[in-house]
Amino acid sequence: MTLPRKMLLIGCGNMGGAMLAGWLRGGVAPETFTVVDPYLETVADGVTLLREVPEGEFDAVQLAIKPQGLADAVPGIEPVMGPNTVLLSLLAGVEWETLAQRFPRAGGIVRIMPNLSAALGKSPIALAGEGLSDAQTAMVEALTAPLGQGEWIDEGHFDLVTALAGSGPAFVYRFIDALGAAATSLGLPEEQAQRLALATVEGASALAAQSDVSPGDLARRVASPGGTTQAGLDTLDANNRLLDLITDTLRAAARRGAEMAEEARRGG
Ligand SMILES: NC(=O)C1=CN([C@@H]2O[C@H](COP(=O)(O)OP(=O)(O)OC[C@H]3O[C@@H](n4cnc5c(N)ncnc54)[C@H](O)[C@@H]3O)[C@@H](O)[C@H]2O)C=CC1
Ligand SMILES: O=C(O)[C@@H]1CCC=N1
Repeated sequence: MTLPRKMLLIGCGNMGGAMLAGWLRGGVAPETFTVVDPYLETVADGVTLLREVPEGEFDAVQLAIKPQGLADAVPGIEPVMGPNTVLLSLLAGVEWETLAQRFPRAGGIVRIMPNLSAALGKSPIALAGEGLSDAQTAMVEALTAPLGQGEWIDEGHFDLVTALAGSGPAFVYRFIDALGAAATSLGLPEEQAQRLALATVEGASALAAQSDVSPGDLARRVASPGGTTQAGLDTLDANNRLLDLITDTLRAAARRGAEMAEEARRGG
């Protein structure tokens, strides 16, 4: 698989920055990257930082600005597109068709949905695109490899996958906070409760990732019959409380993605 020789990163904030960190950590040459970001103060040695889109040819151009900024940004970015340029878009909710209308000269267009764990090479990465050549597909897959686990999905699932895998870390961080705050409210010193909550989630997810049994089976291994864990699980599971809450959470996030798609279709 072949990495791009030259890649333009439009926007390098939280998510774009995490991806750049992941690529550099994974050994991609910093000279590959030209970053365009009006506010970013510094970049790693070897990476070029510009305030405006330069002239020139790029094998790949990645959009990592806020979806609401797309309409204003298009005129500055469109001139750099050409038949040999693949556009990668991180923009939640902005559909492939909307991108194709905005960037008709792009040689290929791929929606990409990672999360912040890309900085550590541990992100799930959803990909959706059409009409890519084999070489372009190979380039996109080579780009995702240092960031985590790439997976091509049906674009019809993109909002839901965005909720699960893109927004998902925020929901997990809320859970860690809730674990700590609950223990604090029940009497543990705050700092200690937060430390233990974080260590518990870190260890549990690392074990689940390595284990050959499902998270459900692992939960059963923790729970001794009639013991402390079962008493807690019974509370989480009563009337499907946790499952209903998480279902509502993903539904709300995915619905917002669909609204953002509509806003982008209308040119917002
Ligand atoms: N934050 C996250 O965990 C994830 C974000 N995304 C997507 O990534 C995109 C970026 O989100 P964040 O990184 O969170 O936002 P952010 O606000 O942290 O970063 C956006 C960056 O774009 C820059 N920028 C704004 N207008 C620009 C322009 N015209 N040209 C070049 N740069 C410009 C800003 O200075 C900023 O550094 C969004 O479309 C979002 O849907 C996708 C997955 C996860
Ligand atoms: O909150 C958002 O809209 C973006 C997409 C996934 C994570 N952050």
